[in-house]
Amino acid sequence: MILAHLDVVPAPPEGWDVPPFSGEERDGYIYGRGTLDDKSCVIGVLQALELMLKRGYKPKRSFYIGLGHDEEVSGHNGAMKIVERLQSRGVKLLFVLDEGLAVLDGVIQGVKRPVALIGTTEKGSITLNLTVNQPPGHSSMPPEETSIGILSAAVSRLERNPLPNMFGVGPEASMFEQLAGEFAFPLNVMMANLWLFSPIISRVLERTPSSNAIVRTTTAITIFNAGVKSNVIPRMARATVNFRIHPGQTVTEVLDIVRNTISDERVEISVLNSFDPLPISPFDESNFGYQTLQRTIHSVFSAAPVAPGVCIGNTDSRHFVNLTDSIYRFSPFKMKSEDLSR
Ligand SMILES: CCCCCCCC/C=C\CCCCCCCC(=O)N[C@@H](Cc1c[nH]c2ccccc12)C(=O)O
Repeated sequence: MILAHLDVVPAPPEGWDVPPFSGEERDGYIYGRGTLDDKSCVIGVLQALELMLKRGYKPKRSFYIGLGHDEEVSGHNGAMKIVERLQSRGVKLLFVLDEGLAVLDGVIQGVKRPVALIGTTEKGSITLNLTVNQPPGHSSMPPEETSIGILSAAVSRLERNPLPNMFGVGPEASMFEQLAGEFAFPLNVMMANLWLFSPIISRVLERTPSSNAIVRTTTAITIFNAGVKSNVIPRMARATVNFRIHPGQTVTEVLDIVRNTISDERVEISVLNSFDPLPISPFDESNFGYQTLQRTIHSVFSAAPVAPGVCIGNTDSRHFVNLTDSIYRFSPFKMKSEDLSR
């Protein structure tokens, strides 16, 4: 089964070089909200179907195409309904392919050639609301601590105390081992001997946001709200924090660490949504889905080396775990490091 999604995240008008829904082509790039995430996959799938129909191609086995319409808000009415329908028909899937990692060109430090990473797992996620309620007052006679001050201190503790570096505990180590030959000396020797060098490599990886994201559960403060008037001390301050959970940890473990780090009973912690990291899909030589994908990538991207990786974002495919044990996350395009912020 091949998945993609039609919806995009909002496109507020400010900050765009071209109108966000123009699809304007400039300097070899198509500009617009959702071009990478996930219109490129939708168009890729539909164009491939058209071509196959034109050529009178007869597939050896049946396959499904699933185009969700609410992936960016967790896929409850799109992907989940597709899963329900397939389950009610007793369908089992050989493998699922969804958006995810890509052909990375110059993104992994030390690797010169473009390499294709197939996401064989996906990080978990937990989103928390942190709320502080304190007596309100007038700014002319402030108390020693306010709701805003207490919440700011808690949020700052979370930022200053990241969750532990888990490199070597999770599947990201397999990625470096498989790509060892792509690094120049001495990195090739180090990657091939992670049992010895993982403490050094893990420190290097955590220095850059994109590789830090694969070695630990990340902490992102995404919403902060308090106060309405410059001379009123507000009763309530609230922050939203999103953690992306490393495959070596669980929701429960992360929650325990967060409680200990905040360590302030005045900060009320409530869970908005959470799920554990996804199971690791097989990527051995006998796995039909992984091998088919690897062969296809080799034929399209000039034999780029292929390795399994951890998808740091979440996808609709996570809803398909009861239909197959083989879920792969790969978007068929090249990404350079400057593209990561696009
Ligand atoms: C050694 C260096 C390795 C560096 C690897 C970095 C490569 C980055 C390449 C690609 C990025 C991966 C993006 C994957 C697709 C993500 C799709 C997406 O944006 N999802 C959203 C929305 C979302 C969907 N389900 C949930 C559930 C809970 C929260 C959010 C979402 C997202 O993940 O935020």
